[in-house]
Amino acid sequence: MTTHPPTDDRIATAAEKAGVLTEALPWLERFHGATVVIKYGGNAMTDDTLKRAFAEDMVFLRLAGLRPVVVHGGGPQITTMLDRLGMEGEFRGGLRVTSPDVMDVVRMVLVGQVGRELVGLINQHGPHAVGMSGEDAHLFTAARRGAVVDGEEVDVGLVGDVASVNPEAVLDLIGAGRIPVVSTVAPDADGVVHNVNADTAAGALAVALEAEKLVVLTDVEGLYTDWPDRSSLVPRLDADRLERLLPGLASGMVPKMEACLRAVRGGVPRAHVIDGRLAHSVLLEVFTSAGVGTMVTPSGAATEERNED
Ligand SMILES: Nc1ncnc2c1ncn2[C@@H]1O[C@H](COP(=O)(O)OP(=O)(O)O)[C@@H](O)[C@H]1O
Ligand SMILES: CC(=O)N[C@@H](CCC(=O)OP(=O)(O)O)C(=O)O
Repeated sequence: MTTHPPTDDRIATAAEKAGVLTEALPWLERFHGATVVIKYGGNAMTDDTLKRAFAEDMVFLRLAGLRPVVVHGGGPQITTMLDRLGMEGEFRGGLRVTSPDVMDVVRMVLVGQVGRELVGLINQHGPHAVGMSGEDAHLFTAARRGAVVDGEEVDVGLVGDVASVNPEAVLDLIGAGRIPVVSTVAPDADGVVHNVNADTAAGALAVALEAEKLVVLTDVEGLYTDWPDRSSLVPRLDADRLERLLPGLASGMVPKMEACLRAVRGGVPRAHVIDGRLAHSVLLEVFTSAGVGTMVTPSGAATEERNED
């Protein structure tokens, strides 16, 4: 015989569920039609359950009326492949030293492996995702850059910053209701393909698309002012404060926080660094009033509520 929980419990459970759904309503209204650039990386990219949850979140955003654009990383996957091939992998100032041979592996892994897998996971829910790289339709033009080590600029080979973005192909895809999944290799002005840090590319793309939000997933809760002191997590800071903190940050956080700064300085109203270890952290960020992680706002942005104007 089936037993039902006492009526009071059922009412309480139903009220809780309804509360979660109605809490999302103002954010559904506010972000309807908004472009959101999500940098996918960290643990969310290596754990199978988290990978599936991320793909679900992208489909959820799309079906809720937003326009998600995914920019993915893949540093650990590149390192694994270099090891398998018996090749040296070295980072200087947070950037991979990229010889022409390493560049071949970077391109093969980002475009051919990581990008493909993510497109496949999203497309288990329908024909949503289309993969592309900075090489497609002039999406990114790279400009060779060095890394800064102990205050000195050093050469790291075929590593690029994003010199310009031509967002037309991405706009075509989102206009057609697709979810672009972008791998961050890009030609320079002479057509030589460069390795671009994925955080950097996501920040530049968010500006070019005039996105409503940039969301960067990582493997910590957010930005700590005094890393690794867990009590120094910052829920919210403005661009001026971030600019002052940047020189003191350790290498992993630097490209992420630079990307957030570039985004809000370039007109994106909100940039977030969130914990990719938490399943569905993107949905929590977009659709709850509390949000998660660290939110960067333009300088002088006012109120204290986490997800509010
Ligand atoms: N101030 C800081 N706040 C948060 N994390 C920091 C900070 N400084 C350094 N880190 C490190 O940066 C790492 C995130 O960078 P990275 O490993 O490159 O991330 P991902 O793989 O997500 O791209 C964190 O796991 C943490 O170890
Ligand atoms: C120049 C440079 O360092 N490029 C990165 C590109 C991938 C990336 O950014 O991946 P994550 O976001 O997972 O770190 C690399 O070769 O690892």
